Amino acid sequence: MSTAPYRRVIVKLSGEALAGTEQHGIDLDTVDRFAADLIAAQALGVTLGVVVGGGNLLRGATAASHGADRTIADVMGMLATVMNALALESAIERLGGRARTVSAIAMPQVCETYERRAARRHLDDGRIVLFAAGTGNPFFTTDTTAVLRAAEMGAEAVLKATNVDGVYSADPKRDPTAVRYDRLGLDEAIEKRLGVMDLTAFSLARDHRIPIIVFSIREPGAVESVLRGAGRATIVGG
Ligand SMILES: Nc1ncnc2c1ncn2[C@@H]1O[C@H](COP(=O)(O)OP(=O)(O)OP(=O)(O)O)[C@@H](O)[C@H]1O
Ligand SMILES: O=c1ccn([C@@H]2O[C@H](COP(=O)(O)O)[C@@H](O)[C@H]2O)c(=O)[nH]1
Repeated sequence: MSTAPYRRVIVKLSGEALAGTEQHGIDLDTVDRFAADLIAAQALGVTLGVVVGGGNLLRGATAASHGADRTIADVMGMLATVMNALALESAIERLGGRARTVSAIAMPQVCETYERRAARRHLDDGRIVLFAAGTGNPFFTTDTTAVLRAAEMGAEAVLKATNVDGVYSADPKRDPTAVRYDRLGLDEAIEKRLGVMDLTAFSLARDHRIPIIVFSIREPGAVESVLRGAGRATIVGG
């Protein structure tokens, strides 16, 4: 039985946060901390899928702005998310949890290929499913992937675990006067073009009535706290 308000959620875990105190790369101590947080969250009785971003390694749009072909750059970005997912899978299993990486780009020597029914079975069997390689298509983001997988897996919410403690009236890293919301509607987030997530992700969430909960992953135990309704977060929709 779940002691949290949700039975099944998709966590969108910031790739950028996996770098820890560094600007780039994978900080393995940080990966361990996130793995422990996910295991503790699952212990509340919640079924967890995780979509890992790739911002710590490569973003397609950034590489394209340096002259790379956008499609190839996006494939590189998706491959970056596979490395992050595998690091997390390995840490979860080492800490005693059960996890399975499924990739939207087939690489059978590395991990399972994403297939909706098989992924749902892994969730039903109590594994933390790590959805890697985004949607498998260029020009999308892992935020959109998180909402897409939430709809496919029958999840009740997307938990965006990122490096800001909620949604603001403007990007708080650029505008010190930005005001933080506790709650807002998906329509409002779309109309105001709040940049914490891309419009495709917000629109898909609105179409499928999936709330998005935005919070900072920097504090240990953040995912568990938010699931218990105790953490500082912005609820978008729902
Ligand atoms: N209105 C806003 N409210 C909150 N954050 C915003 C807003 N507009 C822009 N942002 C920015 O959105 C960022 C978080 O989203 P983003 O998807 O870029 O990062 P991430 O979760 O680390 O992703 P990745 O997995 O790609 O590394 C924050 O760093 C913040 O600066
Ligand atoms: O469906 C998708 C998801 C992601 N990408 C590419 O991967 C990088 C990393 O993802 P973030 O969401 O930025 O963390 C992204 O910048 C894209 O280049 C993709 O092509 N398709």
